Amino acid sequence: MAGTGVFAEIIDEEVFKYYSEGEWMKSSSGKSVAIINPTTRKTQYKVQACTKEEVNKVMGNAKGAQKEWAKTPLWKRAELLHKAAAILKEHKDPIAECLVKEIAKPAKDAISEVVRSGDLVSYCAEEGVRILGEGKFLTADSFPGHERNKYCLVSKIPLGVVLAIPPFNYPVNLAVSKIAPALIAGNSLVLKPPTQGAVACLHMVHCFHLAGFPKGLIGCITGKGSEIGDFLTMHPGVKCISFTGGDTGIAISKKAGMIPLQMELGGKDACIVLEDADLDQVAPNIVKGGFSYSGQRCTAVKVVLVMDCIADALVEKMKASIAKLTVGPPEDDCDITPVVTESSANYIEELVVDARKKGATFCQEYRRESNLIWPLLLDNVRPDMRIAWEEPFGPVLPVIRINSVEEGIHHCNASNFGLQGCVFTKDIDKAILISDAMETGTVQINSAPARGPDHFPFQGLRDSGIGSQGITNSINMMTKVKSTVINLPTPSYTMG
Ligand SMILES: NC(=O)C1=CN([C@@H]2O[C@H](COP(=O)(O)OP(=O)(O)OC[C@H]3O[C@@H](n4cnc5c(N)ncnc54)[C@H](OP(=O)(O)O)[C@@H]3O)[C@@H](O)[C@H]2O)C=CC1
Ligand SMILES: O=C(O)[C@H](O)COP(=O)(O)O
Repeated sequence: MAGTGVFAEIIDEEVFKYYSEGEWMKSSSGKSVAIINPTTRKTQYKVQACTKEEVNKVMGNAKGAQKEWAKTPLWKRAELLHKAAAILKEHKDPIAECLVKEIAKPAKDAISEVVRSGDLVSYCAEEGVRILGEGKFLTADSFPGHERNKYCLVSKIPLGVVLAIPPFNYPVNLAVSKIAPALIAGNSLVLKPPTQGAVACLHMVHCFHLAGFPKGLIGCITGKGSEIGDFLTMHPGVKCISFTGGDTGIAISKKAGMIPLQMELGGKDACIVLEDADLDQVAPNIVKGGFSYSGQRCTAVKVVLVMDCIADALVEKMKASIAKLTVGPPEDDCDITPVVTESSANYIEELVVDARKKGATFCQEYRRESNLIWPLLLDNVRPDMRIAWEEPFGPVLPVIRINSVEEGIHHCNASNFGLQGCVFTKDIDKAILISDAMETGTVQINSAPARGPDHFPFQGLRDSGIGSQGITNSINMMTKVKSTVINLPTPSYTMG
C-alpha cells in the first residue's frame, strides 16, 4: 500500500513529505495540496505546499551536490542508476497503486508504466556510459590555411541543476525520462511533479533515495504549478528545463532565461487512411491509438482523415472495435476510465456539444457520469468544428472524410501542433512521400502514433515543442560541449 513499508518515512500524518537534502521533510508553510481521486472525486492523498524558501534551499543544495557528482566516475553514476532501476521495479505495486488512485490509470497500464520506467533508467545508464565516455579529436590541418599544429579535444560536460516538470498522464515515466539522463550526465536534478501524480512521483524518488544517491543531488518540490511554477522556472539556479505538458510550456519558454529547454507539448496527431489500407488491421489499431488511457496521451490518434470511398467501411469496423472497450474504474483494469479532473471532463463535453451543434454524426450515444466519459466516435466532422483542431485529451475521436491525400496533408499541416502523425497504406512509396509532406516530429507508417520505445527520438514541431527527447537525445541535450585545444610549437604529422 502507498506510504507503507519502505515508503513509511515519506508520509507524516496523512500528508506526503517533500524531498530535500536527502531527507523527507514537512513544509514550514503548514499547508497541503489535495489530490483528488478522479474516480471517487474525493481527496485521496495530500502533499506539502512548499514555500519559496524551501525551493531556494533545494536549489542551493542541488548546486553544491552537483560539483561533487560531476567528479564521480561515470561507471559509478551508472551503477547507482542501475540500482535505482532495480528498486523501482521491485516496488512496482505500491507505485502503480498511486497511479490508479491519482490519475485513474488502468491497473495493468500502471504496472507497465513503472516497469517501463525502470527499464528506461537502466538503458539510460548504459547509453550514458557509451556516449559520455567518448568525445572527438580534431586536427587543425583539415581547415584551409592551417597546419597540423593544433589538436582539439571535444567532450561533453554537465550543465548544472536540471529542473524536471512532467505532466499528469505519465508522471513516473516522464519524470525518470528527465531524471536519469540528467544524473548520468553529471547534473543534479530538481523535480516538480504534477499535482495529480505527485504521490507516485514521491514514491519513485524514494527509490532513488534508497539506491544511495548523494544528499542534495536530487530534490523534489511539491505544490501547485500555478503557485510555485514561475518561481521554479525563473530561478537563477536552474541551468536547464525539461518540461512535458500543455501550453504552460509555451509560457515557460517565454519566461525562462538563456538556458537549454526541452519542451514536449500537446499534439493533434492525425491519422491518414488511404484506399488500399487493410481496414481489418487499421480499425483496431486506430481505436487502440485513440482510446488507450481514455485518449489522455499526447500521442493518441486525435483526428482520423480517411478517404471518402472507404470511410463507411472504416467507421463500421471502428464502431465494432469501440463496442468491445470496457468502461469503468481503473481498479478493474477497464479500457476507459474517468478522465483526470472534472474540468477536463467539462472541456471534453464542450467540444462534443460544439460538434453536435454543427452537425457531426454521433456513432454512439454521448454518455458521461461524473468524470467518466464513454468512448465516442464522431463522423462527418468538418473544419469549422472545434474538435477538428483542439486536443480533447479524452475518449472522443473525430473522423474527417477527405477526397485526396493532399486534403489530408493540408489538414495535418494547418494544425498549430506538429507532434506525430500516421499513415495507413500498403504502398510504401506513397507512405514515404506522405511522411515527408507531413510537418510533424514523427510519422508512423501502418501504426498509430507512439512515443515508445523510450530510446526512439521524440519531438514536436510548432506548438508541440522544442528539442528532442528519447534517451540518447536527452543525455546530449543535458550536456554542453567543451573543447580543449593543444597548441604545438611545430606542426606534427604522423607517418603511419
Ligand atoms: N508531447 C509530449 O510528450 C506530451 C505532452 N503532453 C501534453 O500535456 C497536456 C496534459 O498534461 P497536463 O499535466 O495537464 O499539462 P500541464 O501543462 O497543465 O501541466 C504540466 C506540468 O506543468 C506544471 N505547471 C503548471 N503550471 C506551471 C507553471 N506556471 N510553471 C511551471 N510548471 C507548471 C504542472 O503542475 P500542476 O499539476 O501542479 O499544475 C505539471 O507538472 C496535454 O496537452 C498533452 O498533450 C502530455 C504528455 C506528453
Ligand atoms: O505523454 C504521452 O502521451 C506519452 O508520451 C505517450 O507515450 P506512449 O506513446 O509511448 O504511450
